[in-house]
Amino acid sequence: MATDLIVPLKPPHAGKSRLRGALGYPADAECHAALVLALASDTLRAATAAPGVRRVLVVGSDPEALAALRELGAEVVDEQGNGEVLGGLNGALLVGERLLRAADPLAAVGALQADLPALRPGELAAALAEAGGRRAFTADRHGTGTTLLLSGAGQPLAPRFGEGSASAHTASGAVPLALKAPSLRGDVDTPEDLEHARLLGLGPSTTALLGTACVPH
Ligand SMILES: Nc1nc2c(ncn2[C@@H]2O[C@H](COP(=O)(O)OP(=O)(O)OP(=O)(O)O)[C@@H](O)[C@H]2O)c(=O)[nH]1
Ligand SMILES: C=C(OP(=O)(O)O)C(=O)O
Repeated sequence: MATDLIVPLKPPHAGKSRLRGALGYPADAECHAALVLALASDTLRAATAAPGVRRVLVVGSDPEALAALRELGAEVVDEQGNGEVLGGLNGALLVGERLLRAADPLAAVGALQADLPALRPGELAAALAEAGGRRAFTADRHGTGTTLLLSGAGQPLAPRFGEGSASAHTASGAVPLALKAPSLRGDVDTPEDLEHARLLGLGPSTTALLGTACVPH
């Protein structure tokens, strides 16, 4: 069964605060927002190309970022635009889940972080295949966070993202997937994470951005 993915995106100027100035890239607000948007663009390019993925829905509140990501073929929704503001990352995921389940109550719904710039479509597809319709997740490379959470078909996603989410997802009965999938586990929170993703092979948006000068304002 194909999976519908929600990709949550905090406004790029506010998100990924620990990345400011990473790899020598300017810490200026606009330069930083461009870097965060590039990470999301590479994530979405891979997610929309992955076999087994049916819909990719970005949930966020920054109109410019949502417009840019729509250009890449993702669906987008304003997390504050439907009169239901649940707040925070898990709240945004619930907004997305409701929309996807309204369209197909039996959908297998997943949440994919927007900071996976080295993501390979084949590794995402392999994770969906290993999950096989179970509620399951991939922990990040450190083993503490979560990069992908999948629901069982027609079952609630019940996201518990946040500090220590890998333990929280295990405690809530989600199956930790065993596949290696380094690109799927390589989320980028810190400069060290970005260097790790660079060694795995960054997608075209992040590669291009880091190769050009951003002039701080
Ligand atoms: N829509 C939405 N997405 C969020 C929100 N908070 C975090 N996210 C997204 O959730 C994913 C994981 O978030 P974190 O890694 O905690 O990101 P962050 O808050 O941008 O990073 P830090 O500033 O380093 O804590 C990323 O894709 C974020 O863009 C939120 O309030 N709303
Ligand atoms: C919110 C999370 O992301 P991060 O660890 O990247 O902050 C999480 O892993 O649950």
